[in-house]
Amino acid sequence: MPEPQTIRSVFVGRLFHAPAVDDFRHVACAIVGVAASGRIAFVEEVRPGEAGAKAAALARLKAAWRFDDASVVELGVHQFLVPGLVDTHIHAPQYVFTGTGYDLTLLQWLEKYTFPREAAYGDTEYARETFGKVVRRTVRCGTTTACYYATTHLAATKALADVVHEVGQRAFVGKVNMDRNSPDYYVETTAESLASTRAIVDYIRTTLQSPLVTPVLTPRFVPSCTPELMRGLGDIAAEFDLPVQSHLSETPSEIEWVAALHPECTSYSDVYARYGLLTSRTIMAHCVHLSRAERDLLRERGVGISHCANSNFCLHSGALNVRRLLLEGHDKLGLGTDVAGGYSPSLLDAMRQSIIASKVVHVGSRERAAARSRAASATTSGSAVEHVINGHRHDNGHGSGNGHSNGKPNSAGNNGCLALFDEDADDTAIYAPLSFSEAFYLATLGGAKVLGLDKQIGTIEPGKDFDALVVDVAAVVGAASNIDVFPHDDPIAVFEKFIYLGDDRNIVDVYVQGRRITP
Ligand SMILES: Nc1nc2[nH]cnc2c(=O)[nH]1
Ligand SMILES: [Zn+2]
Repeated sequence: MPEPQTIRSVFVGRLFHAPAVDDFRHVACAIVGVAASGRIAFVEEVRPGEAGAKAAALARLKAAWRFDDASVVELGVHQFLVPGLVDTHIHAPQYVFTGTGYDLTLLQWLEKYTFPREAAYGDTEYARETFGKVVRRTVRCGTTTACYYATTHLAATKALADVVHEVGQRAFVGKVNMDRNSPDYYVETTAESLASTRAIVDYIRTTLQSPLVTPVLTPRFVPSCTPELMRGLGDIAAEFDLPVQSHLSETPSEIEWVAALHPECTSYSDVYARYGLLTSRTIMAHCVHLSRAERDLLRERGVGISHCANSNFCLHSGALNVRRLLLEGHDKLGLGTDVAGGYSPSLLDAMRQSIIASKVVHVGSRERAAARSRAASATTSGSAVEHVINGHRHDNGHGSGNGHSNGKPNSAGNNGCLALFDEDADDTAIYAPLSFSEAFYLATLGGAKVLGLDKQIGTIEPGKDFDALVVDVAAVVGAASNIDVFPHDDPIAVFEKFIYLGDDRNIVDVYVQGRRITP
């Protein structure tokens, strides 16, 4: 018999969650008990089709856990529970220019739009008011956990931590560090940057003391931080065992710049590693153009990768090959909105964009294989070419990542779409696109793993915190309906429609640690 706990609420209805990337679960009728502590006390599955089974299970649980009818929430036929969504990379101050300025690539975009807008957060009143809007907006979109960048300003970063705490969202909050290659109006000295980093860590840990808010060290990216600053931040990370977030390998020109700044390092990733910033608590956004050696380094160090597909399209950065990362054994992969590089604060959009990005990668890899086989058929027999193509196709439908043709790639294999996603000219695999359930995993448990929170959140299981959403696919009715359900739609199809067609109107309740925080 479990330890008696006070039960705050009991949800009865349909549930979807993904305990692994290849394990998507649908429970047609679950009874989920949430304790006063915010933890999930029990999850009971009621077998479908057994008359009276639900009433009998409820009666049994009621007797065992001593809750009353008033705490039971029966979900409607068009409603279901899912784990709360995890945004592993979002810039809170950039919310004010979301949806504008996508004419430029990263480095020009930073100079023209981003730095001037972030500098405005020197006004703490403006910061408080704006951060209130961002945090309420993300909660409305179903983001129960967010990994935020604030700005370089200490007061503004405190304001963001305060707002997150007041709203009740779970979050990592980081004060941005920038002491080089930054405009005069938005730059710190190394000493200031390190001192205010210590101050924000102290504020969040000892003054705010919110169980849901965690400080995260936030060197903007290598070009913005001197070696001295990076070393100092690495020391603080080790001293307080803190998470670190930054940007890595987002665009080719950024990578070239880092190489010029750090000839002593073997790669962009190696710069972070040398300064103590590449640990199992590190979250790296983008990682679009990593070499094989860098991918191996990140996996060995247990670094989390935040896939920001919308931003990667909007800023013309490329399309991350997520399938290859999965095949290579990376299990800390999540999704980021990267507002305002990405135009949407919603993880539903991030899921959709990650699927589209994976289709871009898939089509590119397929086109390349076709071009290779055409080139090979000019010199070899048709059966040899067939062998190369089938070799990939037969590899569990996902491509292996290690299949190679007998020769080096030739120019025919290098068609125009390749540069978008893949610098690894030796790679001949065909990469399967992500499914909607894989994208859902990345937005929930995958993100939780990236942040090191997978023991606490990401699925709906006893012992975890109840961070969850009540979804209603019929919340919008009549002519304005965004999701139409037809008699041929089974429950999985309805869930898939939510992923592709849903928006904040379908997220009718948001819970963090058992507390309803719906704005
Ligand atoms: N997308 C994105 N990439 C960055 N690299 C450095 N700063 C930023 C930023 O604000 N957004
Ligand atoms: Zn970013």
